[in-house]
Amino acid sequence: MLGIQAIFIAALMCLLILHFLKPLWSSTIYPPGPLRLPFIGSIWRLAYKRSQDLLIKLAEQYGNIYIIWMGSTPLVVLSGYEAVTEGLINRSEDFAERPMSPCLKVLTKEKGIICSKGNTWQQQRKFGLITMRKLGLGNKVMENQIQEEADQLVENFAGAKKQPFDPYLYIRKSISNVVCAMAFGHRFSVEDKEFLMMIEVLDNCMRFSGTFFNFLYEIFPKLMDRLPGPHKKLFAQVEDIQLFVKKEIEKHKEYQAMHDPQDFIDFYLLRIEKSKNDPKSTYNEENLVQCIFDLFIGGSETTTIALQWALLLMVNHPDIQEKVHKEMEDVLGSSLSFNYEDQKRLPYTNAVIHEILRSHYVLFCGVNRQSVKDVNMFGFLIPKGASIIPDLRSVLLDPKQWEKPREFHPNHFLDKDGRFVEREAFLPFGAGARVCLGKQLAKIELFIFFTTLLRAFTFQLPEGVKKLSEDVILGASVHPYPYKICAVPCNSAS
Ligand code: HEM
Repeated sequence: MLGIQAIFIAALMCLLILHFLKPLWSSTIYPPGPLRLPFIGSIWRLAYKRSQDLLIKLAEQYGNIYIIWMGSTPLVVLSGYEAVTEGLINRSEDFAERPMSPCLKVLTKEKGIICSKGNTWQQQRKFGLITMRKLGLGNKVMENQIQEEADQLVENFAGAKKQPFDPYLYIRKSISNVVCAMAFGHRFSVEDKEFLMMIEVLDNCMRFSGTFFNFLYEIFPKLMDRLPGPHKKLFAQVEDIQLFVKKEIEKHKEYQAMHDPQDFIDFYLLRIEKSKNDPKSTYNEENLVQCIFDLFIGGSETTTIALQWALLLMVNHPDIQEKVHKEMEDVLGSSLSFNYEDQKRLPYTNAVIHEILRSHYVLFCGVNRQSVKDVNMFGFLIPKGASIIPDLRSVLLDPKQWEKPREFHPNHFLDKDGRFVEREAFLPFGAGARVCLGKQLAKIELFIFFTTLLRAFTFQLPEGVKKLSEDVILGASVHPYPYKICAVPCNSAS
């Protein structure tokens, strides 16, 4: 009897050992990565010692392409300039999709631009690009709208009367209003309740990503659908934003016949009308609502955080701020009017803006892609359906590409004669088929806001403060901790 029991236990042990070893054997064809355990895979490694440098540290251990198993789902990380450009540019089509998690499915229903795929993505993206151009991107129309918001921001900062204040919310509202003008054709009062609700919900969306409840939802979506919690609150809030956008669409429908298309909604409604007999058309109101949501989620927090870092860095590096002031004084003189073209005449200022985006990247790593087929890369198999993380931050800090990767060093973008130089490894907006749709808009916004603010003020530390902390709050986006600065009007602009 004892013999049968012993054989049974031994067989069970063998099965368990085999189950444990199987992933290790099959791992040899895949890129290397942290130890893959039964059931949970190697996801434990992402929870352990989480820091902004986590992905870069893992690359130091496993190489520029490594794999993390979320249970049985592979997550392939591309690290550094070489691997990221190989993935995003040379294999642009192979990694052109986005992975769809249960949470994203609820939030986006695979509509719009950021999370859609196939024909829907192609049509919505193409429409988005063309419409942004029609709305004046790259000419004075949109620049004037941005300038209006930047001037409003100067007024708000001046209201602090040189006393310490936190610039975050002012910047957030101004940048959101740029997107409102593009999407709805009008800006909102900064006190408008629905406008403030929209900003709060967008912030919550970014903060929810990577939280414990987000993690639980991705693993047990059906169970979590039955339980209360922050996920339920977020889903309800996102529906409120959708209702808010739908209300704007209804208003546009009422007035559409009375004027030429003036904003994103007008152009989209016309597109729906024109393609109503096309069976392949994906132009409909559901996609319109999600496209607008995507413009806000993609274009408001990112640019806001970049400007938040910009002011913090100017205060922490007064010598660099002084050089920016001097260049503006020399080139623009006392004239208050300038435009995006003037960046060519302001190489130092332009280099500083680029260096802000490089050294203090606004995202944790970038936006995930998905492999559309089995791909062999650097001798490893990346299976169809694998999530791909192109770690853009690792490119922006790649020691093979940048002389002083961990320092704030505007000379990265200047040649020895002080002329501005483009750098191939400057990829904060991604690359390839799904490169950021708002790249050009973001560049114009950053230049006009930064130049307008620095024409108007010298930014200083509050009395008694020696330096602002450059520690970060980690999420899908990477904020500095809230801080206060003083905005002292410059003589030339006051
Ligand atoms: C500093 C500002 C910004 C940064 C750093 C940034 C960064 C990015 C990145 C890394 C991606 C993913 C690209 C890829 O997969 O290769 C992306 C996608 C996207 N961004 Fe931006 N972005 C910024 C501003 C904007 C603005 C102003 C808008 C529009 C108002 C915008 C709209 C989008 C959209 C719609 C996508 C999805 C594109 C697609 O999937 O086809 N972004 N952005």
